[in-house]
Amino acid sequence: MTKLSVNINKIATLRNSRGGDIPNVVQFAKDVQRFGAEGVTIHPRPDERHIRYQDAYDLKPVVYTEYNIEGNPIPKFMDMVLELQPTQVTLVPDAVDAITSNSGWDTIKNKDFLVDVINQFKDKGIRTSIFVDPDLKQIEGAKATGTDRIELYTEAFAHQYSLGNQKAIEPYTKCAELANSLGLGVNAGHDLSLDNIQFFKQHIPGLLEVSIGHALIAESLYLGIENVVNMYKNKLK
Ligand SMILES: CC(=O)[C@@H](O)[C@H](O)COP(=O)(O)O
Ligand SMILES: NCC(=O)COP(=O)(O)O
Repeated sequence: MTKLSVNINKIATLRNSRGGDIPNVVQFAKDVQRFGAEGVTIHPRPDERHIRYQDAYDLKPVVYTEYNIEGNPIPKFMDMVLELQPTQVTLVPDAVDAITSNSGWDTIKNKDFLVDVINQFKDKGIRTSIFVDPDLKQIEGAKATGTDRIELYTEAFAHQYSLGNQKAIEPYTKCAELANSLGLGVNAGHDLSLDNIQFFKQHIPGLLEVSIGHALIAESLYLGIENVVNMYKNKLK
């Protein structure tokens, strides 16, 4: 079975656009779990333009499913994760000014750094995952860091699939097969959506978890808008 972890960054982005506390990210996390999500993902960035470090603390007592915190392991991020001890930390090599995640780790070049960081998290009992491009050498490199899992960076697949190129799944399938054979757990994320998730799942052996935010929140707006417009119309009769 593949677990669905809902990334709630976009809820914080919407909240921050107005100040105040609407929508409330803690309530949203409670609700997605009540509706069946098997995890909650956040990805605090250094500028805290969406989810804030304080949100990570506020969410800790309410996330009773898997709590996954993603980010670049800069000292401030490491201190927070080591203190909060979520279920999983996903390491992502974000540039400070990146609009969103745009590459996986070079697990070979960064091996010593990753080994050190991963050991610190594992000492606290936190499961580790490394965000990687679908490249067999990077999967082997990930294995050498001691990480528990990898997260396949799915933007390229999602883009190509939307253009009708189903062959774009092939490197992902091969990487998942290699990861399985090496004893690495396989997660995936970035631009997964209602359009592509079933095809992706069917072609990825041993897919343990997907984290989905941007499309899931956009789809929730589209699928909810008719209902809400009619609720307003009823109140205006
Ligand atoms: C690692 C990954 O793909 C997601 O965490 C994604 O980057 C979400 O972050 P944003 O909400 O900042 O786009
Ligand atoms: N790890 C991927 C994630 O959390 C969500 O990415 P996206 O669905 O917002 O692209």
